[in-house]
Amino acid sequence: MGILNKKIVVLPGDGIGPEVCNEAIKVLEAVAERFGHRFYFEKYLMGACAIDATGNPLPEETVDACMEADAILLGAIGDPKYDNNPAAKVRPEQGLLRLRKSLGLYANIRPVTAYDVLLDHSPLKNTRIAGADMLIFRELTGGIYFGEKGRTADSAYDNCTYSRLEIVRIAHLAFQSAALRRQKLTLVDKANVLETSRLWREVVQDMAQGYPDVAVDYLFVDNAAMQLILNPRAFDVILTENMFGDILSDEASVIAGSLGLLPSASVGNHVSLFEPIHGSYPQAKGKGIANPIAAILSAAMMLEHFNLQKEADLVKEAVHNALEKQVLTPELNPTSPYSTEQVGSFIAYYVLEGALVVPHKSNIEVGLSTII
Ligand SMILES: NC(=O)C1=CN([C@@H]2O[C@H](COP(=O)(O)OP(=O)(O)OC[C@H]3O[C@@H](n4cnc5c(N)ncnc54)[C@H](O)[C@@H]3O)[C@@H](O)[C@H]2O)C=CC1
Ligand SMILES: CC(C)CC(=O)C(=O)O
Ligand SMILES: [Mg+2]
Repeated sequence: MGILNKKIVVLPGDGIGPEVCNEAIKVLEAVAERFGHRFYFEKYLMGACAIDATGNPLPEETVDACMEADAILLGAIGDPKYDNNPAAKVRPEQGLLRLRKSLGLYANIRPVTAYDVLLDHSPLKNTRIAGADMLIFRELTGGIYFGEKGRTADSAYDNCTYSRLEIVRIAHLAFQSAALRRQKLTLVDKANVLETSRLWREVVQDMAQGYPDVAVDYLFVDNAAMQLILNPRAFDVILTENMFGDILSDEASVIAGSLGLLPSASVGNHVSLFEPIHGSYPQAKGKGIANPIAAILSAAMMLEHFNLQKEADLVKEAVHNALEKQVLTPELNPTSPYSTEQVGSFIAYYVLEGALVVPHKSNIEVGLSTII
C-alpha cells in the first residue's frame, strides 16, 4: 500500500470524548509521520456541545462533513444535564442515533479480547477469562432505539421493529467474519418471547445453509449474559440486535479488563465511523483518568479499513507494549501514575520510534514535539 491522503472528520463530543480523541489523533499522526501518509483532521460538533452551541445535537454541517469524509472518528456524547432531565425535548443521544441512521451505519463491530499481559498481573490469571477472543456484530440502525415512541402522563411505549433486509445485511457480514475466524456464530435473541427475535432466528437459520462451514448456535439473551461471564472462550462471533448488542458488549468489556479498552467500527454502505464503545464518562471529564486505548484501538480499526494493515498492527503492538509495561490509567491499576495523555503519548512514541525498553519519563514527557 502506497502513501495515502485521507480526510478524517472528528466528532469529539462531550465529557471524556475530546480527551480520548486527542490521544487517538496523536497516534494517527505518529502513524502518518512514520509511514509518510497524510491524514487531515476536521473537527465538528455533535451531542451536548452541539446543543449548547446551536440548539441541535446533530447540525446539518456535521452531517455534510461526515458524508464527504474518508472516515469518522467519534469520542462520545452525553451530559448529565440531559440524563437527569427526563422532560428534556432535545437530547445528545438523538444526535448520535440520527448520525448512525443518516449514514446508514447498520453494523457495529466490537472486538473483545482478554489481554494476557493484563492477566499476568492479575488474580484472574489462569481463570476462564484467559484466551477469550470474540467479535460482536451489533445491529445499529433498527430495533427499539429507532421505533416509534410515545408518552402520556401515566404510560409510555417504545416499539421494536425489524425487517428481513435489516437482518440479512448484517448477518452476511457476521457469517463472513466467522468463516475467517473460528467458524462459529452465535445468534443472541429472545425468540421465546419476542416476535422480532423469531424473525431474526428464521432469517439466520435460512442463511446458515449458505455458510456450511460455520457452526451456528442460538442463545436467549438472558442465558447469553450469563455464558459470557461463565465461559467466554466459547464465543467466536456473536450476532445480535441493537439493544442486546449494546448491553452485552458493555458486559463483555469486563473480560478485556475495562470499558476503556473496547473499540468499535460502524459500517454501512458509505463512510465508516470508528468509536470507543464507552460513553462520555462525565465524572472523569478533565481529570486525566480516562483510558484512551478504546479510542486508539478504534483508530487502528480505521487504519485496517484503509487497508493499512501494517500500520494497524503497529498501533496494536504499541497498545500491547503499554499494557505489558504497565503504562495504565487508574481503572486498570489504581496505583498507576499515568494520565490519559501520558498513556497516549507512550503509545504514540512506540508507533513513531519502535520498541521501548522501559516506561521512562523521557519517553512520555519529551521527545514528542513532532506529534503533540
Ligand atoms: N457512544 C456514546 O457516545 C455513548 C454515550 N453514552 C452517554 O454517556 C453518558 C454516561 O453514560 P454511562 O452510562 O455513565 O456510561 P459510560 O460508558 O460513560 O461510563 C460507564 C463507566 O465505565 C467506565 N468507563 C467508561 N469509559 C471509560 C474510559 N475511557 N476509561 C476508564 N473507564 C471508563 C467508568 O467506570 C464509568 O463510570 C450518558 O450521557 C450516556 O447517554 C453512553 C454510552 C455510549
Ligand atoms: C446512544 C446509545 C445507544 C449509545 C450507546 O450506548 C452505544 O452506542 O453503545
Ligand atoms: Mg452502549
